Amino acid sequence: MRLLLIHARRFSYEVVKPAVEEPEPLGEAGGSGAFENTLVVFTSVEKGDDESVVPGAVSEILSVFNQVKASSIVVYPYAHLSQDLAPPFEAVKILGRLYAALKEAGVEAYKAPFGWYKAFTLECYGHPLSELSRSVRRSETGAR
Ligand SMILES: C[C@@H](O)[C@H](N)C(=O)N[C@H]1[C@@H](O)[C@H](n2cnc3c(N)ncnc32)O[C@@H]1CO
Repeated sequence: MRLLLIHARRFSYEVVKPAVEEPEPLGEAGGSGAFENTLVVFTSVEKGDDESVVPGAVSEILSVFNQVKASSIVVYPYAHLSQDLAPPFEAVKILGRLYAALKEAGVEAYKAPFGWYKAFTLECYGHPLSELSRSVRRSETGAR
């Protein structure tokens, strides 16, 4: 799993059109979202990733979230951080688990809809921790 973490003064997105056969239904957010002082987590699920990547990803994300003192997290499905992407039906499952685990951790977390071309506006703070990338591997033992 590849993560690009951007601490944004402002971030907003809007779906444009489906990008896969079965895009994720647009929830109550209605296909758009706008956030302030948020940690945007652009996330590519890679071939071979399974649920065991989630705990490592959560700990990386929460460590940055607490350091930059963001007020929320947006999990943003993003198919451009790896040459070795997992297929959509696997990726959507793991992204859903990541989102659920962040909410279970008690932070204000949101998720952009999966499987859509989206327009977005991103205003990065530009401080030293406002642009970070992480790579998370599945745990060999498969431990959760
Ligand atoms: C396109 C660009 O504007 C938009 N932002 C986009 O990337 N859309 C992606 C993800 O939402 C999702 N998707 C498919 N496979 C994956 C994967 N392995 N990991 C994460 N997301 C995936 O399906 C869309 C098409 O690849």
